[in-house]
Amino acid sequence: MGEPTEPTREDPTPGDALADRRDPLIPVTVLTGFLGSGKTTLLKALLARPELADTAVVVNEFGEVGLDHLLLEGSEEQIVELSSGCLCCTVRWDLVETLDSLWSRRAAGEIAFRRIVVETTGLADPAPILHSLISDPRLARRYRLDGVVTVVDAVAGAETLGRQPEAAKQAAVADRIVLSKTDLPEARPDEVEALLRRFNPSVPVERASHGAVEPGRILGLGLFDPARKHPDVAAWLNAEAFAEAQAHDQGHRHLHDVNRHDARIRAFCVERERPIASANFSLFLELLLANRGADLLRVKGLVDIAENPGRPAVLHGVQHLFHPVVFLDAWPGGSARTRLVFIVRDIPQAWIEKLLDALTGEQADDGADPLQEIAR
Ligand SMILES: Nc1nc2c(ncn2[C@@H]2O[C@H](COP(=O)(O)OP(=O)(O)OP(=O)(O)O)[C@@H](O)[C@H]2O)c(=O)[nH]1
Repeated sequence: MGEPTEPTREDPTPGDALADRRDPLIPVTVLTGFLGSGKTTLLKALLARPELADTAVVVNEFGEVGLDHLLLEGSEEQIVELSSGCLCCTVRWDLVETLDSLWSRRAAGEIAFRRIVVETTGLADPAPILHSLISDPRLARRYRLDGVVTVVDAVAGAETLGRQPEAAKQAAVADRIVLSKTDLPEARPDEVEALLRRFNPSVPVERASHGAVEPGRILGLGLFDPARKHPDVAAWLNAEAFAEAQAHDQGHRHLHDVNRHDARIRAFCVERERPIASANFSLFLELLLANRGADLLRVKGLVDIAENPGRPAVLHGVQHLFHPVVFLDAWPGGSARTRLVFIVRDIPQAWIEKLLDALTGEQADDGADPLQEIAR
């Protein structure tokens, strides 16, 4: 009897459609959204799809009874629950431990998964969770953040975004938004989507009822995967979407109640024609983070670094933390100029523009000394 032959590749599974076999890191999707927005409904619908057969789920419940766990059908093994507190604060360490232990069990052959979805509590601030995924050395070696999916309720969304800072922040940092409950007669999807566009203009929005969404539209985004050359770069830099959002915002400013949380969040695009010296750009980022790090909800874009002509640097940050910079081989669309998208809370665009000008030696139009003004 001959020796059994080693398979040269794993047998294909339905999940292959979303997986990248060259990718040694496990993608992690952070699923967030305000209380009752429909996260569990979406997750349940997703887990019923064959494409998600090889998904492990980490559910965080705030409160004593982990109800979501009971609602989610699926292999007990694949669903891990953290119920001792809110993921964004006390359980952050548990998240690191849980993901680490999932990895060990996978390496030991006890469980098999090729993707993780972390469902946060409705009150979670997703930024610290993203920080753990990006900066914890153990996690960074094994996992990569695939993207942030935020569920927004098409019925209550407009009010919630205005009243709840957590909800506005969850939507501001989203890479994909799922607008839930669009089947209900009270749903106002156009209104909620228009509101979302004001502070996250280029985010793709999927409308759903009872969690029915094509998994490929919200998972397998590869946003933070240097090997995949950031496929979403063109979408982030959709300058028209930003210009439209700003025009709309300026036109309606007088109507805004400054206490509304969604009105305090702004998105804008900063562009520069001339290459920027690496040291100057680093200093710009350092000053920005030191002064306004907490209000810098999301920064992403391409930078023309003088020392690397022809190779744009991809910049991607959430609050205080930036991903290691990756250089692309060429400028998408052939246009070599710095374009940075900012999603911020209460930071005027002019302040950021002046800071950048001051550090790159550009003159402000009004002849004022920008460093003096920033110091004021
Ligand atoms: N009609 C309708 N109801 C929905 C839809 N999505 C969610 N719901 C209902 O909304 C309620 C809240 O949904 P969940 O999925 O539990 O929301 P959640 O975001 O997980 O809630 P928390 O875990 O409490 O934050 C439930 O009663 C769902 O059945 C939808 O698309 N259409």
